[in-house]
Amino acid sequence: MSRRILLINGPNLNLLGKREPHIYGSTTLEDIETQARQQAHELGVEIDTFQSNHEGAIVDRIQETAGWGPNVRETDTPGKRVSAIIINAGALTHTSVAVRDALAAVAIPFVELHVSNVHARETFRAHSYLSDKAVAVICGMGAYGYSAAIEFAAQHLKIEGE
Ligand SMILES: O=C1C[C@@](O)(C(=O)O)C[C@@H](O)[C@@H]1O
Repeated sequence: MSRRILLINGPNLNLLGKREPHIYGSTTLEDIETQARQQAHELGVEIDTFQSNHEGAIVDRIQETAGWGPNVRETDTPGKRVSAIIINAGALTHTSVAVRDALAAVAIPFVELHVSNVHARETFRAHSYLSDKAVAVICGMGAYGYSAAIEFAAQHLKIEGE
């Protein structure tokens, strides 16, 4: 089974490049995902990307990684199963027990990612429902954080004997 990473971006991250560029930079999500696919290929891992502005859709997508949830087809083969998740949950980071519970349910190692340094912003952004369950937390690196997360996930997968 090939090693597969799922990159999830949450609400408003579809606006990267346009949204508050002084905070989030000018790189678009399309560019980030394109770079992620190129980097994954070079690292010899598979990558799926998903972005939604909707909490339930993100929960459904996380459940799918374990072959569960409303969108899983019986024909899905184990070869498509995910070995690591990278998630920038956006504002859901600070609010969503549902996303936390979905990640705990599938028990797949995950990296929490933020483009901005959430600890240098409004106090509410310093709280995460995900961080204590994450293998690693990356924040403040801008779009490069995605590259760092993919490199780490790929190396972690190797450590796991993937
Ligand atoms: O939407 C986002 C983006 C973010 O996750 C980041 O990538 O810096 C930080 C969150 O606080 C914010 O709600």
